[in-house]
Amino acid sequence: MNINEARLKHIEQVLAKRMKTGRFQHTLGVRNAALRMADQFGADREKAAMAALFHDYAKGFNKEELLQTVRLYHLQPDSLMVQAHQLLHGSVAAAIALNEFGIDDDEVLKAIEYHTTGRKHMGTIEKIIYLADFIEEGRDYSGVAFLRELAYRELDLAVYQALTNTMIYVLETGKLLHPNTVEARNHMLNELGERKVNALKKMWEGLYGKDSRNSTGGNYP
Ligand SMILES: Nc1ncnc2c1ncn2[C@@H]1O[C@H](COP(=O)(O)OP(=O)(O)O)[C@@H](O)[C@H]1O
Repeated sequence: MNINEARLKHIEQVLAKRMKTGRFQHTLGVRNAALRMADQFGADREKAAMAALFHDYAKGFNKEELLQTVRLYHLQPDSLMVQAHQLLHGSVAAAIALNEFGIDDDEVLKAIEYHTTGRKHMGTIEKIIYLADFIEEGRDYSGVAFLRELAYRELDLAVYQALTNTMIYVLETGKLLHPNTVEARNHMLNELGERKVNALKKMWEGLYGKDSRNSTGGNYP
């Protein structure tokens, strides 16, 4: 499918009517951040915008609605996702984008599907959406300014830091941690090398201390 401006505008208008106001505002924030990163890192603007628009489409679904869509589109979530059912909202949104809106671009669908957990070997659009969700202008938590600045300069380092923050947050809240995030973080660490990552860690701790990494900033309704 060719993603163009008109198609994006149409989808934006449809989603604006279907999503709660606060969540749609967040969606537009993610779209804006994703576009800026796409420009910065030479990624496809239309793909970034389309993935951003759909990423939280199913965030407001309850467990039954999520599982219904899983059954309808024959998705095969792992058992942890079924147990921690909020983790299904990315896969469900991707299935709806494909089956109900005809979005068949694999990079876009993967970015929607994996925006909460991340995964090993993320592509550029996936990284951009994962990060844009963290640093869009509506987010407000300790450390967001640094992560925001990093995101527009050093995509991989920022993704690594966001994955690490998520792991700390999930562990500290006593929830189940999805292994995709662990694999993604370890993969990024190997790609970047410990020297770069340690320099980042020192910089981060110098600015925010050791205890300030524990928020994903879920501050919209
Ligand atoms: N890797 C993970 N493993 C388990 N749970 C997670 C993971 N990442 C996020 N979560 C949980 O899923 C919820 C939804 O994640 P996400 O969509 O990123 O939240 P938001 O965008 O609202 O901050 C988070 O509040 C968190 O409790």
